[in-house]
Amino acid sequence: MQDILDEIAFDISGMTDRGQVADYIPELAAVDPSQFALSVALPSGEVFSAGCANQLFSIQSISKVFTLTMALGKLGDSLWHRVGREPSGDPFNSIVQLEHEHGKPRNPFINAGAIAVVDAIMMGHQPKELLAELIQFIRYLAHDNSITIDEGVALSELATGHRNSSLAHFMASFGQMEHDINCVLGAYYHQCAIAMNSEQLAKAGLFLVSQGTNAVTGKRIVSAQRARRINALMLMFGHYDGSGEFAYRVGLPGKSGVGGGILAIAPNKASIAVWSPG
Ligand SMILES: NC(=O)CC[C@H](N)C(=O)O
Repeated sequence: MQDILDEIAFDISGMTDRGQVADYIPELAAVDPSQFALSVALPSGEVFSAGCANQLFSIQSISKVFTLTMALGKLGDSLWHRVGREPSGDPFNSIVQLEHEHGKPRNPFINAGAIAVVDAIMMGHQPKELLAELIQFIRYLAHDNSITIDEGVALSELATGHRNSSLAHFMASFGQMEHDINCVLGAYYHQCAIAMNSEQLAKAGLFLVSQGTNAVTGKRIVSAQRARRINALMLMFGHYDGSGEFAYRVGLPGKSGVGGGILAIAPNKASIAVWSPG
């Protein structure tokens, strides 16, 4: 395994086109695109890594897997009154379908859907309380108490998040928002600004590898059926309008983030986290 990962890291190091960093969030625009990290966590507890696997990065939309898991735990199937579970085929921050679909987002991974999920799990609490619960949950999943939020990234997005504000206000115009919009958006930006390294992220995904149980800690996180369903959603729309292409080329449930990370699950085999900012 280590040889394979080293070979991949070597191949990547020779590539000249490293893509482009997300430039609409100023803090992310400043990240060096030449960095690369890859970690593979196995149910046996072994973790193999290559590249800068200790470097923290902004997990951004990968966090939506964790909030979705929390939301299903709190609300069960009634979550689906708030968001759909169909691919959107549109970019992550698109607003167009909302108009025709009465302010109900297609799925929990597009921005509108993720904002609706935050609104649904806030349940009258303060953003801080919700975020504390989310961080605790992710620390529990990754078995690592050092995971925190990068406040600078959250504030950077808060200052420039006109598109997400539009999505939230548009949903509110259909009566689809229960809480104060600024509170929901504040929580959403902080959720996206969670900083993790590839090793922590790969470990946090382990519960989706072994039928809902983290095989390393022995803790059941969700039922086998729910783990299978979360994987199904990741496969169908974890990469928004690029989901078909990702499924075709990679063939694994995955969730991307504009920080350049991807979490991919090989059921019964491994949880894989990769980071390449561009
Ligand atoms: N795809 C993403 O990672 C988008 C998340 C980002 N925080 C946004 O709301 O625009």
